[in-house]
Amino acid sequence: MQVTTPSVGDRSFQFGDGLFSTIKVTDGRPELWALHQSRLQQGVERLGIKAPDWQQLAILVQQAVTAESQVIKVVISRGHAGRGYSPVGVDGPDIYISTAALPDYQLWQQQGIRLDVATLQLACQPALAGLKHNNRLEQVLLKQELAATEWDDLLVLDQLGYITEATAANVFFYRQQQWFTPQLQRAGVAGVMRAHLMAQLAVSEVNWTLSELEQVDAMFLCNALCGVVPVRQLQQRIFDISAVQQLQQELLC
Ligand SMILES: C=C(O[C@@H]1C=C(C(=O)O)C=C[C@H]1N)C(=O)O
Ligand SMILES: Cc1ncc(COP(=O)(O)O)c(C=O)c1O
Repeated sequence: MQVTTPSVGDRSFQFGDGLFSTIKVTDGRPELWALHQSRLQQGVERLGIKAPDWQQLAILVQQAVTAESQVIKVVISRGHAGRGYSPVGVDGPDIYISTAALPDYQLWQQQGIRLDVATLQLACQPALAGLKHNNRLEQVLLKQELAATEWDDLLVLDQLGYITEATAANVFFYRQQQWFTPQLQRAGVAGVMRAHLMAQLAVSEVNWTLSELEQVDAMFLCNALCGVVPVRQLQQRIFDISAVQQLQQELLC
């Protein structure tokens, strides 16, 4: 394992052959690191990538912290090699750690956001479902679609028409005083914030089409950076965000 700068032969650069995680730093500490590491571990196991030294990686992540509040991005590449898709004989893994400023989500967290439904649908690929792998062209195209609109984010379906997530966040629904979130067996990223919330709330994983939302009372998006963000509007439907605001308060306790 080496922490390096990408070479042209890097397989994450060449083919997206790797995984990443985007970590929020609060009070100088990486938040939810155990959940980030767990997802990375599942990822290297499912992709057949040689595991890094996890203790050393945790130390390197902490050493990368340069501010009380920031973003740290960890990339695990299978490694670098010559031409061709085959991973046989690849020397790796290669680790890349970078930092960035934490975006300000306060307005979204307080007032909620407005969603449309994306036109682009996620490919169904169970072998990759749930992983935060480096093949993010679908999200690039979704952000390109979003940029052409006045909406804050897009609710994204998979190609079978099941609600999966947003462009860069997971989604939760509140119906008859119960929480639900999409099952991610075909597509989507199993977020660490999703896992963190599912460890604290009773949440049912569902395969819902858009018609199921007619019965939904509230919705929110979540990821490791923005936390819980209420949805105040989905297309023409206006939602009461008080149930999500109550959850936000409960999570602070
Ligand atoms: C792509 C990265 O992180 C993901 C993207 C966003 C975003 O576009 O808002 C936020 C967190 C992650 N889901 C990255 O390069 O860090
Ligand atoms: C496509 C996608 N789905 C879901 C998530 C949520 O993941 P996490 O909670 O690990 O930030 C992210 C961002 O990280 C993402 O890019």
